[in-house]
Amino acid sequence: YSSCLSEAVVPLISPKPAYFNSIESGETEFSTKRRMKHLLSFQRYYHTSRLLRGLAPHDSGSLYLLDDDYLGQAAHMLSKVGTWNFDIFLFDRLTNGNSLVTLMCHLFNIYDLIHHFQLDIVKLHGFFGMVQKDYHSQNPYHNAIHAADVTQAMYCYLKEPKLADQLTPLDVFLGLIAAAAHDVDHPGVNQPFLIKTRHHLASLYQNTSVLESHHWRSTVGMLRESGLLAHLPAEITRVIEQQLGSLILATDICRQNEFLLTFREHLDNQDLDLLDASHRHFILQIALKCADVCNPCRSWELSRQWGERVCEEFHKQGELEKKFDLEVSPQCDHKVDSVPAIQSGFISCIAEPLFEEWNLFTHPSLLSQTMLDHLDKNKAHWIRLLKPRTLAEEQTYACAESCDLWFYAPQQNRYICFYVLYQ
Ligand SMILES: Nc1ncnc2c1ncn2[C@@H]1O[C@@H]2COP(=O)(O)O[C@H]2[C@H]1O
Repeated sequence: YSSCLSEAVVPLISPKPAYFNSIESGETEFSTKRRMKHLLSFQRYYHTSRLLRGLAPHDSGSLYLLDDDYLGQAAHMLSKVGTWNFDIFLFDRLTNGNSLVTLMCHLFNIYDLIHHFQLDIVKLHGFFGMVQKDYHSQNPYHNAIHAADVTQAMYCYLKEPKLADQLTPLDVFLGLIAAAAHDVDHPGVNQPFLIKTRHHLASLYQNTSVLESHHWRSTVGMLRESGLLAHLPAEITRVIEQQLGSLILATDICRQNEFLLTFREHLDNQDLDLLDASHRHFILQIALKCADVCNPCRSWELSRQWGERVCEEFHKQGELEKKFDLEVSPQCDHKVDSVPAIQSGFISCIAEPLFEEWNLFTHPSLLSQTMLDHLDKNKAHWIRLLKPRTLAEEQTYACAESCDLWFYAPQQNRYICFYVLYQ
């Protein structure tokens, strides 16, 4: 990873997203400038190195082959963007890999944010395009489709009757941008990996919320580079940047307990007042956290794909760790940590406690009920797929079914609280 730090200015040649066809003239000058910057991005390093090795960028070639049928179907899907069974994988195929840009443009239109904030549409497209492109398409899980999935879920949560009427245009603007950019330039490995390999980002952010800080600072860099907010007073821009930080940093899974406890306390005391901006901000943080880990609450077919993808990414990290003689991280050994075991553990220990509280907050909510129903069915499905190999594993799986907080870590041969896996 240290090679990602190359300071050399190498112009990057990239295909134009199909979505940009209509604003082609505005894009050329803008993207040339863009190509010369952002060299600290993992993603740009990847494109550069492919280019230097004579390989065509991943998504070139097919961009202009889409026929109107596909775009028509994508447009039809957008008319149902607020439904929980929205198939983001299909939408991504129909938009030829431009799901995030297409979705963001649509949602900004729905909320009339372009008009409200007097946004320049070329700069807006430019910003969304940069964000989408800085996701790593080679990551099985942390890629632009995940960002689009989280954004679509965030939209569903913003529409919840408990919340919708209280939100200001600024809340919606922040919620959507934070969702779209919350994992930008994710390298496909976790924080412990960056710490043990002494990655420069780990020392830059002092081993704390390393990835989330990078996602936030990258977002701020792209916002500034796009000039999207240049017409707004400096104080407003400063507030927007800070609040985006506070939202994106809340997605650090190590802080799950902290947020859950505060959320529970508010619900017990019934003291959330959504007329209070700080309380709305807290709920936006919780909504983003829910959106970030909502994949086990989707229907089985969608949920299964996310579960397999996230485990594939964990296992790829494990392979890398083995290759470089590093200790294999929890959940990353494909020989030990099976997909059903990881999934049932994640649902019991992270998803269920969070969505139970969210259900209390949004009550009465058809969406929350639907999500809890899916969660229940998906957990049962994963548990049926478990194939215990040892007595200890058998006990684990029995435990996973009956207990919400504990998880068996085979490598350490002990039960640990699931949250600890992320510390
Ligand atoms: N289906 C899942 N199974 C296991 N872990 C998950 C799943 N979905 C999300 N996660 C974890 O939750 C974390 C949320 O923050 P990250 O995106 O950094 O990394 C994510 C994964 O580590």
